Amino acid sequence: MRAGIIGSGSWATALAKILTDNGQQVHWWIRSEDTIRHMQQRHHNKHYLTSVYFDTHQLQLSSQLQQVVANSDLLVLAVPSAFLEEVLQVLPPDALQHKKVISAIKGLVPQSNLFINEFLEDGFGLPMEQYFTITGPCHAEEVANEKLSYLTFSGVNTDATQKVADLFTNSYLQTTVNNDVMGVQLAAVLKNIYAMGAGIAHGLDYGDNFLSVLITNSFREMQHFLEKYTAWAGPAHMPVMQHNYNASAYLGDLLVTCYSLHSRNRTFGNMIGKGYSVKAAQLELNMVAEGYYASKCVFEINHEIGAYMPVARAVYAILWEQLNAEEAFLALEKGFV
Ligand SMILES: NC(=O)C1=CN([C@@H]2O[C@H](COP(=O)(O)OP(=O)(O)OC[C@H]3O[C@@H](n4cnc5c(N)ncnc54)[C@H](O)[C@@H]3O)[C@@H](O)[C@H]2O)C=CC1
Ligand SMILES: O=C(CO)COP(=O)(O)O
Repeated sequence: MRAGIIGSGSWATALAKILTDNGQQVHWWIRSEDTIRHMQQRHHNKHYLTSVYFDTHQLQLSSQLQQVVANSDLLVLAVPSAFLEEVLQVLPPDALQHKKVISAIKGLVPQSNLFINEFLEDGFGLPMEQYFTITGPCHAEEVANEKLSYLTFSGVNTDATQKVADLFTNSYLQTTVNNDVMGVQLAAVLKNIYAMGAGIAHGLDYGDNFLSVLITNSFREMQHFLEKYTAWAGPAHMPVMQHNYNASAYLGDLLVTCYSLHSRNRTFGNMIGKGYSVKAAQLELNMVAEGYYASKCVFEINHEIGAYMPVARAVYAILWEQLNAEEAFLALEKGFV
């Protein structure tokens, strides 16, 4: 199986480490020629996870996306959702024919609010049988340090999904598989919004006691949205209608993103809570916090769904409507149980 990775941020670099540690050759699309040159000469990504060194004999690096796609049977998408459309637009509509595509993206396509699989189906005719997701509580920084981590692979066919998961399994990476492709994607989108909220709370100087209540309420809200969304979408769109909320792709990822100091979303939220503008927080972070885009996508989708989502609504209003964070959280406090 010829593997390809699209993206060169932290997560793409961590996934390249896992695959190369497992003996795979990796075709790797990296946007910047300068980053490629650095990787070839110094054997590491100069911007992300700089402590991870690669045997460059295992890497075929290219800034030509068509070449990387043509040379891969299995493609891992690891660019932030906001750039996916722009990155893939150079590909012809048949580029993904017979390819397996694994989305490691925790976001919806912000321009259209589409799930990644819907976007790939619309643009490239990718059938669900060729689509897989990687979710679960796993920060790239801990993969870099080979700290034991757990990933969930989802796909409509269990055997095919297991084969994909096996490529990533090793001594520091345990994998589980399920068929809940749509549910885990939505959970990953939502947890980024709630982690943003956790960061805002921290920035506003709330303590650990409040944070645990905020996360508990966020978890309840996540389940409520998923239940409503699943009923609204129906079995054609959500073939798995029972979601295992206590699994690590749901609760685990919510917890790690809300609590971990590695989290981009929590860090971004913390800056907002401390009074940074969105623009200033984006510049300071220099990485992508998916929850910013996710809060808008979910707000818009929820016009149809009508779920009661005070936390997600508050995060949206703080980020997109310039609502004062302190006031928004004062209002939230009263409704928490
Ligand atoms: N970092 C992590 O630990 C994890 C991240 N993810 C997901 O992986 C996806 C990628 O996130 P990260 O690797 O964290 O991002 P990152 O913030 O580390 O890297 C940003 C990436 O965006 C690229 N980029 C910046 N401007 C661009 C443009 N105009 N066009 C195309 N690409 C551009 C950069 O080159 C870089 O590859 C996200 O959906 C994230 O939620 C999922 C699990 C863990
Ligand atoms: O999804 C992640 C951990 O599982 C990464 O979250 P952040 O993007 O907030 O760092």
